[in-house]
Amino acid sequence: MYKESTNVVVKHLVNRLRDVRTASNEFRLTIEEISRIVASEALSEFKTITTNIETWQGPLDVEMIEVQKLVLIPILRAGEPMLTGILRTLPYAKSGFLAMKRDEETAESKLFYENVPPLEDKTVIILDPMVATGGSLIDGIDYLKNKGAQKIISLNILGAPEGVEAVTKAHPDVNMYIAQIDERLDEKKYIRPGLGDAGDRAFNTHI
Ligand SMILES: O=P(O)(O)OC[C@H]1O[C@H](OP(=O)(O)OP(=O)(O)O)[C@H](O)[C@@H]1O
Ligand SMILES: O=c1cc[nH]c(=O)[nH]1
Ligand SMILES: [Mg+2]
Repeated sequence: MYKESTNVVVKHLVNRLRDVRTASNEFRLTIEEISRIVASEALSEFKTITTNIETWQGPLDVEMIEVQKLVLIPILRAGEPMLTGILRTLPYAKSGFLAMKRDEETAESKLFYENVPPLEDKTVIILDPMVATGGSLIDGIDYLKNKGAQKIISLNILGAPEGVEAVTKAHPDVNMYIAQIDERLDEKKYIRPGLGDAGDRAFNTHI
C-alpha cells in the first residue's frame, strides 16, 4: 500500500524543494518539515497505548504513541534531514543507519555502512526522500528484514510511479507514506519533474 499526502502545506513545501534557488540550508529544513508532517500522517493510523503519567495534579492515564517501539532508519545521505526533523517531534525514538549510494551508471544501489539496533518487536520506519527506480529502498528494506524487522513503514518525499510500484510489489507488507508522486523517470533514472539529486542539494555538493 502507498499513500500520497493530500496536505496543501506538504505540496507547497515540496515545490520549495523543486526551486533551484532554495539553498542547502533551507532545503534541509524543508525536508525536516515535510518529514514531520508525513510522519504524523503515518503515525495517526497507529494504535496508542495507555500510559500513566505524573501531572501537576497527580497520576493520570493518557494515550501515547509507543515511542520506545519506534526505530527510525535513514538511508544516508539524503535521509539524514528526515531523521533530524522526526527526532524533533519524537526525541525518544531509537535510530539506526544505512549508508547507500546508487551507481549513477547502472542505478544499482550499494550498501557502505550499517548500524542498526535490534529490530524484533519494533516498528521500523525507513526514511529516504527519493524513490526513483526504487532499488535503494527495496535493498534497504531487504536488509532490515534480514536483520529481523517484522513491521516496516516507509516515509518518502518524492517518487516516480515506476519506483513506487516496484517497492510495493517487492514488499507488499510495507506501507509507504509519500509526500508526492511525480510524472516519470527520465533516461538517467532521475525523477521528473523532481528536484535533482537530493543528497547533493541537501549538502551543497551539486555546484
Ligand atoms: O530509487 P533509486 O533509483 O535507488 O534512487 C534513489 C536513491 O538515490 C538517492 O541516493 P543517492 O544514491 O544519490 O545517495 P546520496 O543520498 O548520498 O546522494 C536517494 O536518496 C535514494 O536513496
Ligand atoms: O531524481 C533522483 C533520483 C535519484 N536520486 C535523487 O536524489 N534524485
Ligand atoms: Mg545522491
